[in-house]
Amino acid sequence: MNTPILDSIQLPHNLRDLPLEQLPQLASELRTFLLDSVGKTGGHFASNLGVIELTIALHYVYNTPIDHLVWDVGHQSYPHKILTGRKNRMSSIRQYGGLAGFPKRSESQYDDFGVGHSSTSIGAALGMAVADKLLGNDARSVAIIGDGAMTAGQAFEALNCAGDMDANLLVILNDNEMSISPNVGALPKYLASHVMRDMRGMLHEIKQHSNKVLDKLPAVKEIAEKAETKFKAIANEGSHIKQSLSLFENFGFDYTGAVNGHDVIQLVEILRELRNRKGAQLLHIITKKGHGYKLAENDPVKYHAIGKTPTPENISGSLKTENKPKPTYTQIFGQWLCDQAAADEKLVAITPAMREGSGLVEFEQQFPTRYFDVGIAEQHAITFAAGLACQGVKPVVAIYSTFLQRGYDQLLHDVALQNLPVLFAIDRAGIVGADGPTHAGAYDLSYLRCVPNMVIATPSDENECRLLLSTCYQLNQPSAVRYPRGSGCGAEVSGSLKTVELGKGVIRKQGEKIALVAFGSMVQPALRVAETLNATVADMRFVKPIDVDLIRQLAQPHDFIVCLEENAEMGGAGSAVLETMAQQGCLKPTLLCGIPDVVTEHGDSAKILDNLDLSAEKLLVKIQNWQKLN
Ligand SMILES: Cc1ncc(C[n+]2csc(CCOP(=O)(O)OP(=O)(O)O)c2C)c(N)n1
Ligand SMILES: CC(=O)[C@@H](O)[C@H](O)COP(=O)(O)O
Ligand SMILES: [Mg+2]
Repeated sequence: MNTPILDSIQLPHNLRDLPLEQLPQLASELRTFLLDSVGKTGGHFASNLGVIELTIALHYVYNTPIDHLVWDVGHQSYPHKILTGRKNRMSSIRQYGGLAGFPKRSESQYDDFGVGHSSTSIGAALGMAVADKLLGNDARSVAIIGDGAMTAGQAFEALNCAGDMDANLLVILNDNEMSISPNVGALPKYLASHVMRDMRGMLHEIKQHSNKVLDKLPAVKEIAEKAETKFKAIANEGSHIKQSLSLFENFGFDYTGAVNGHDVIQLVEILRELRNRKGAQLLHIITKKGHGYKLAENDPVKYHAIGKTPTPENISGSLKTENKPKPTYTQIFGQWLCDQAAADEKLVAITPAMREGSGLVEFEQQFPTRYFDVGIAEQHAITFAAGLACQGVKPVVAIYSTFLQRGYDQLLHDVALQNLPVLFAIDRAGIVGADGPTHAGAYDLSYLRCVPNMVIATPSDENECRLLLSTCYQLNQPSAVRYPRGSGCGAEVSGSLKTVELGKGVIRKQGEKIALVAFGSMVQPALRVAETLNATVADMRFVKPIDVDLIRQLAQPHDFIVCLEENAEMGGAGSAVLETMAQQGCLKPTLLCGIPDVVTEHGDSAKILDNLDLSAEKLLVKIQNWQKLN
């Protein structure tokens, strides 16, 4: 690959030594490198192509790592990683032991803030700006946030705070009109107003060209500023922006834009100016997701993230032999949702900006009026569901386990305390693989168990998933069905909407001495372990209400109890089993096998589970060693 300028950059100070006119060539080389590298490893793709010019301009103008760059979500941080000493390790990105897919403080001093969830950048950069001021540090703080991430309440909480504080902060709004799917809501419409874009762009250019002259002529400058105000008022006329040309100015920010985010030279000039300005600044740039790679430009949804290029080495055994891939839990859910919606016209589905990932594409096509993408707004998604449920509509909130953390108070205060029948379809529960700890669904059983009125179901295979979704949907109270990323054991799935008895588990294998009390994804490994140990295996189906009779029935004839779950051991399903045995007076020596109190790693899920002693092989050894001690 011919990338001589890129190859000359070890760290950002090398970049800052380049003449300005070489930056477009650098952008082109960086794009070539990125296409090749992510093409091989897989990973987040289109967003990275869209910020190449911006990343170069930022490191060119800002004195990184003294100055702070805070990337929102962080899925667009690959060009930043390449320019900050990690180019040679890009081949390891998102793999076990390799570079993380998101900025990570322990990975590099250039990664100012660990991230993965959206809409934290403005708050974090503001915190840094205020801290630097308190400590007397000469440093600048920049938050880089996408238009999708900007739809979240947390971003607005930070804007609200920053606009009324005397902090030097630059927020760069990277507007590509896309979240993972097309961005939704009133904000994108506002940002997309051509009147606003054109007028603001013109104003910026006029101001740029005349500022030096005007500074020397205060009276003329005053007239020019009055003209600008008038100009804004005219821009308002005929546009659907009735109150103000710039929302952000009303929040106390100086607004610059909208400018072309792919013109690296112009970006440098603007950033140089903004770096020296005091107070809260907002730069609105327009970019194209997937810029420079036609396939991604034309289908940014598909190219938001891409898989690894298959090679003989990385095609797993199962992939080689199987003709038809197993359906994922997401697909099982998506199919159930359509079937249940056909049977009940009161069903509506809500997603906080995860239509594709949560399996709602088909549902949106079949039931467009009953489909709600509320933007990256998990808190709102849940309160909105509560409101719908108050009126007798039956909401299903399709949400990743990790993102449900954002809506915890809403789940408790708005849904559970009022005992409203909202069904949470919790995807990506447990270890998620390449995205790593920020996206691990490791905590939902612990944080849901203590919520009153809540029913929690943990399907052990694809058919169970459908059965438990139907069961929970029929309830007149809040409920959650949590299932893992990817596919299960490939169980045959019935097309019916049959239900099972609430709060009752089933014995899958009868053995002796040891009872394996398994939840969800751990039932299959438990069955494998049980072959060698001649143990009993219970598929508990529900964490809440837990099957007290079954636990008593298991505890009495067995000498040892082993609880298995893909959730934090602390406060999780195993804790529920222990509590029940203690309360029922049938406590037996018990081993909890779940996710220990550590930050999990990124990489292949099977490898991570093995490291956590949750593979069948490691479980067997762990149980046998523990038995020897008891
Ligand atoms: C709290 C939270 N909810 C959902 C997501 C999933 N997610 C990751 S990127 C993304 C879209 C972000 O859009 P934008 O900020 O505009 O960046 P772009 O992808 O357009 O570059 C979403 C919804 C997340 N990371 N965090
Ligand atoms: C950055 C982000 O949060 C999403 O793009 C996430 O990586 C999607 O994860 P899945 O691949 O599990 O849908
Ligand atoms: Mg976007």
